[in-house]
Amino acid sequence: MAGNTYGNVYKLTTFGESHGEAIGGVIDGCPPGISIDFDAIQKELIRRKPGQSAIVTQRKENDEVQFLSGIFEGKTTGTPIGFIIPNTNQKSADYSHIKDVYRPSHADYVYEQKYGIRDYRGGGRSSARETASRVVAGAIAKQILPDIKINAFVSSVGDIFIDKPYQALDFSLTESNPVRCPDLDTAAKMEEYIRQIRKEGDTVGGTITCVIQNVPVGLGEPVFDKLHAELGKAMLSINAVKGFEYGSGFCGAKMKGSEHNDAFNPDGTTKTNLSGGIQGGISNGMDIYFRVAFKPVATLIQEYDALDNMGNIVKMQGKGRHDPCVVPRAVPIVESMAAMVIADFYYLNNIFK
Ligand SMILES: Cc1cc2nc3c(=O)[nH]c(=O)nc-3n(C[C@H](O)[C@H](O)[C@H](O)COP(=O)(O)O)c2cc1C
Ligand SMILES: C=C(O[C@@H]1CC(C(=O)O)=C[C@@H](OP(=O)(O)O)[C@H]1O)C(=O)O
Repeated sequence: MAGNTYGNVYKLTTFGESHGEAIGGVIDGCPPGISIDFDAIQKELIRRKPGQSAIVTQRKENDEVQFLSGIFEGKTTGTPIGFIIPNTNQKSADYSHIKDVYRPSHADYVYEQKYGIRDYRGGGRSSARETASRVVAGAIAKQILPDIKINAFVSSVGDIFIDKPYQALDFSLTESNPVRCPDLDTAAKMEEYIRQIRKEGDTVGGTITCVIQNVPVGLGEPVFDKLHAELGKAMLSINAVKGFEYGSGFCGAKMKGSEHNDAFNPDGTTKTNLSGGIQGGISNGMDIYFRVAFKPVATLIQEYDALDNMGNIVKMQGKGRHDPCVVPRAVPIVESMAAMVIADFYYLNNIFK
């Protein structure tokens, strides 16, 4: 199985399955001499961990990261940073009914077809549990780029959405509610809706908006490694992501150039920012903002039709501990992937400028 490493200079390799001993990773390319704030890393893991509120999966994991290498007396040494996060609360019996059956829209069928073998417990390697390792690497990337501000938040759940530009929001409110929506009236509606959906044994999708501020002009390597192309790849590598748009996104396709162009100020900043902070694949110094669309979780706590390994369509009763909506827990994952992309380009820029 290839494809377990992300990045060019600041690189993360992850390993592990949801119901194995542990998940973890190796970060290569982290510069030496960075003082590591371990509490800040743990805080990010707590934002992502399962069991954190009534509107997420009830699997209870502490997600305490153990560093094995690459950090000495609190500082990075420039050598690979190895870490593990033990799995402690697996309930593999919840998955025995899908040993020979594939859930629709999860990864069971394609893993079995591609590899001819699959750790079906908890979805194995396809589980979003893997994203905890990304959060460790993202939290360290945030620490090596202290001036760059990355704020993600839940912007919609089902049909409920924030009807305000991000500039009108107070990001300090994102963590004040279990949905991670900084618009508090909308957050309350979203939370109520997720609770209702969960009671029905159903699931719902949503979007996350991310804003990256204080990015210098010049990050991005045209033509194939444009900044927005790499952000898109990073976001689309997150479980359950179905869409990515930055700046004006799909709305821009409905506009005229006279409406869409970002007029310059004499200092090179722009009066509007429909470009989303990137032009020609290179950051232009304005805010970078993008939206990520997450599908509704595949595993329903209802009866559903599934496919067995003999080619029969069979009735299954969904069970176990699942997220009714992934976006509240995906906020730190989006921020982490954004931080890794920016850190990677930051170092590439120093090499190739
Ligand atoms: C934070 C997060 C939590 C998730 N929780 C669940 C879950 O509890 N149950 C589930 O079936 N899928 C869950 N997913 C989605 C699956 O991991 C994903 O649908 C699966 O790997 C198949 O990949 P795909 O949807 O990208 O095609 C979650 C995704 C994220 C980002
Ligand atoms: C364990 C996590 O989330 C899991 C993601 C997930 C999936 O199919 O992606 C399915 C569930 O796994 P389990 O049945 O083992 O509880 C979630 O709880 C985590 O994010 O740490």
